[in-house]
Amino acid sequence: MSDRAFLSLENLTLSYGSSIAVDKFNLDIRKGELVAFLGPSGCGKTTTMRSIAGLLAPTSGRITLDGTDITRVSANKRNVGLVFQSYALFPHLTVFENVAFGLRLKRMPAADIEARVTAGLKSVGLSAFSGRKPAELSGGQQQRVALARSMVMEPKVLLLDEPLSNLDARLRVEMRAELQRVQKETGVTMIFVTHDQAEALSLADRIVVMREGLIEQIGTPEEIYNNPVSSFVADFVGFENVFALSDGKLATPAGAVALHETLPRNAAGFAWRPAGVALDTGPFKGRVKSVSFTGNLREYLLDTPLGPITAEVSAALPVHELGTELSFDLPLKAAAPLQRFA
Ligand SMILES: Nc1ncnc2c1ncn2[C@@H]1O[C@H](COP(=O)(O)OP(=O)(O)OP(=O)(O)O)[C@@H](O)[C@H]1O
Repeated sequence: MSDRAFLSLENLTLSYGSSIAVDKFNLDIRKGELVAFLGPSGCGKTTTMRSIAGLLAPTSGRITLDGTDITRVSANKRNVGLVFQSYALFPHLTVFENVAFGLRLKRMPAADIEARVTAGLKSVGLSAFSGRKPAELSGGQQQRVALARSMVMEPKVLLLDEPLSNLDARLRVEMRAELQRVQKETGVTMIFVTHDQAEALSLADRIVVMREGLIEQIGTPEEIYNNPVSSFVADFVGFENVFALSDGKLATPAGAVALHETLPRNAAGFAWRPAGVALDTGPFKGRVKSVSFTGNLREYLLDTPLGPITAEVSAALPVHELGTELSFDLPLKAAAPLQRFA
């Protein structure tokens, strides 16, 4: 465990029967950090969270929290909070009583409960709703009650499993900001699970990209967004044009293709975002297969000898009709070199 680690996962391996869901996971999290586990369905995000919460015993490895080995400590003694995507509020209790529930179980004096719950509801902006029942709240408000209910327990680590996935798009963006604000104000160490790259990029201090039970990359949102280590991460963070490199050339359905610029031979592949593809210029040709308007931008899917290419240009430019042949270029300066392909 490094000096700065508050929560440390060392060689954590988690299995269901004989099938390994998470394999030798190593991660150090600093106090007050907001970390996102990002990855496709089934990559082991929830399994890792469940083990940190104490709901699943590791096959091997160690979990240390605030200097204590908690690997074998039971869930209710870990001081780790867990917020699920289904908020699991008690429908018959008021907002206040939902938030007070855990504190009452701990037999905290009534005056202290009153003070904590009042502060908790204030921090999530729900002071005016304390007397309502969950059914009288919007999805976002219910989610905030669930957040307050965990926060009042003053956990050392708060785990959120897809906390925003049940909310509509607008609320999700609102709640992202809310979560970030609450986390920064309270300084609680938080891990949240998501398969939404935009959510991870906009919220997290650090992102752990997972794939089939392994860590694919750990980095800040900027690092993950700009310097994906592999084609898997590149794909996941919106590089739609991803090529393997062999002998300094792009591997394409039309065979090896050289760019007019010399490609570094030590890369395993190269990836371009749609915005990195230069349109109406360059040595390559493609036919417009589809066009989509996304507000400020227009996205073209081109059928090309290099395979499908997605390019994005300003929507202010004249639109190219379906079937039009366009030239394009893949400029090296807009490319992300990949250390691993696949
Ligand atoms: N109770 C279980 N019994 C057996 N296998 C399980 C169980 N729960 C999960 N798995 C398997 O473990 C692997 C990891 O699952 P996990 O739920 O951690 O993935 P995830 O990344 O959280 O996925 P999602 O985004 O769909 O929630 C998957 O292959 C899954 O099928």
